[in-house]
Amino acid sequence: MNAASQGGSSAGCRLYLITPPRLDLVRFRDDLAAALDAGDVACLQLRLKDAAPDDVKRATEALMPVCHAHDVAFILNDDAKLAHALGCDGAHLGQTDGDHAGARKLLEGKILGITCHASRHLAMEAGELGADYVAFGAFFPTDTKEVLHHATPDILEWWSEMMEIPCVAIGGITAQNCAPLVRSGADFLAVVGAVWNHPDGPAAGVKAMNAAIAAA
Ligand SMILES: Cc1ncc(COP(=O)(O)OP(=O)(O)O)c(N)n1
Ligand SMILES: Cc1ncsc1CCOP(=O)(O)O
Ligand SMILES: [Mg+2]
Repeated sequence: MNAASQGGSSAGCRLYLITPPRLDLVRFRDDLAAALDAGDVACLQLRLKDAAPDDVKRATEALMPVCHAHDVAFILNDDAKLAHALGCDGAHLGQTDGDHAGARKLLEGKILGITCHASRHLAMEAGELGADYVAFGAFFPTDTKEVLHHATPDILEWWSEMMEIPCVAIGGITAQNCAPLVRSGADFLAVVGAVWNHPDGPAAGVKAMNAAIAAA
């Protein structure tokens, strides 16, 4: 998950996939394998909103091996303790997803990402706490989630000029609109719809995102 050490596309920016909020595990496992076969993906975040821990466990057991077979990190959304218990590569926590400092200790040596919305202050706090990346957004309108915070590319420029810690851009990002985010210094572009809802399927979605990042 370190942009500099993992190579990849132009300016080191890479694709960060997030699962749809609800999924049919059997079908999604095949979609995931096709997406990861299609191009460069840094990580997959399992984001099953409102799923029971047992369902998250089943999904992790089905999907994490697919990710690891493709050298893709597997990150769990919302729950650092469950991420630790399931042996995930890390967790992504929002501002109301529990104790960030406790999560940092629990996930020693693993990836911890923190949502910072459009706040420089939250990003500085996350950096001081030892986050492995900070996430800014939403940059564009999205159908995937109701968003309360809206970010603009200048926060990516500010962060990447000042800090070594990678930053992730999220929210309505597509192959058509991502270029300014890449040029502003995003280390990762996190997407749901652009890949899983691509009209030609997830493999085409990954290829389109990789090409757009490389051309930015
Ligand atoms: C990479 C990345 N960035 C931001 C988010 C949003 O996290 P959060 O604010 O906790 O909202 P939910 O995802 O829990 O709805 C994310 N998941 N991933
Ligand atoms: C989880 C999340 N947090 C802010 S926007 C968003 C959804 C991103 O999905 P999409 O790439 O489909 O807009
Ligand atoms: Mg959350």
